Amino acid sequence: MKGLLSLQPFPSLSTFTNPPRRPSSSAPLRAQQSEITQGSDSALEGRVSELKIDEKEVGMYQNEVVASQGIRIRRRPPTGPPLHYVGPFEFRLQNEGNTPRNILEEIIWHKDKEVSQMKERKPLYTLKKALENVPPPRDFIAALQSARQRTALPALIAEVKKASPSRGILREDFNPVEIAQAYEKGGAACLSVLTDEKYFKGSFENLQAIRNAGVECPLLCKEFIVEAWQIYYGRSKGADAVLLIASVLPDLDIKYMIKICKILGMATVVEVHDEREMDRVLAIEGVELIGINNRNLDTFEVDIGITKKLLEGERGKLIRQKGIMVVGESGLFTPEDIAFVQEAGVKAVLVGESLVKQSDPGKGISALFGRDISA
Ligand SMILES: O=C(O)c1ccccc1NCC(=O)[C@H](O)[C@H](O)COP(=O)(O)O
Repeated sequence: MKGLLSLQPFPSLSTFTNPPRRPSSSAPLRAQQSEITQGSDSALEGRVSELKIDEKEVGMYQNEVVASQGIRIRRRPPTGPPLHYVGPFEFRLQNEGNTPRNILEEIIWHKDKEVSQMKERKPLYTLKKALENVPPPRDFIAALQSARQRTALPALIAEVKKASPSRGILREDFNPVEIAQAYEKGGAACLSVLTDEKYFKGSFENLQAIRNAGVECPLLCKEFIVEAWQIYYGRSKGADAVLLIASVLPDLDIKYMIKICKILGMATVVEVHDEREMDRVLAIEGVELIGINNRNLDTFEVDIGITKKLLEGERGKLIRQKGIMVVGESGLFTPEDIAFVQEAGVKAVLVGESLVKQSDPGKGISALFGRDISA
């Protein structure tokens, strides 16, 4: 058989019953945590050092939780090819498993390397020092609530998005500051700024430039977060909120990162795409904003019916009981789309393509909502 590397006696019955395990990311998480708790004596440092991960939970995470959470995205390529079983034999196929299974996995593997390099150039302690001179974060959730009250429509998080893996370049004459200013003038409550360079042609410089240009809307750092270091980095560039993707991050990482954000005064949008992710996130304490992404990142198919499906029945009830604000994300183009997701229960929408492609993205907002929402 092609790629056959080794042939060994079948090890034990437990191999049948235990799902294959990806390399655990709890070690990096613990390393991150000790990195975050080490060091200087600032007030922020003191509050961060109060964070403790329950050892019991960490042990459970390593052995059971990742597999049981059904997380589809592997944080990095498996170190070796996976095991296969045929009858009593175990064998390995060369390279299988070391190719990303979808675009999100490819992005995450790239991000993992990128962040390691960035951390070397800007270690956490220098970021923490820099934070002492950064103006305090703006209240992302309050801005959404007040826009909703003002318009009786879902609050708008307008995305500054030059390109995407599914659509390629969305706008050639891309001036992030002008687009952000047009969005603010057009009635956006908050802005989302893509910072990934390789796949979205965004940057942290864009985020910082928008913040420094006097735009008042709170800013969501639209990054693929795999490490807490990125949250500090985003804050140092003026971010007021970050996105945490449930198909990438295990529960323990989400909990931990929410705590970091609370300490830094930032909001988190925890993104889900299916029922399993929604149920995981609903069980996590401290979640205030859930984003439902209508885009399937395996196939790029967009279906706004996903939002409705995830908000039906008991889930919708629990979300209302917990006072969680839901953000409908992706594939929203018309006033009918907005009405559909509003009817389903969303209180905010995150929109990129349909606005950024308009010659005047601010006027695009009125077209999207069917009326002027700026006043
Ligand atoms: O937009 C993509 O092609 C994409 C691919 C892989 C991962 C994430 C992706 N999009 C991120 C987003 O969440 C959207 O930019 C955001 O929801 C706005 O969507 P849209 O209004 O459809 O531009």
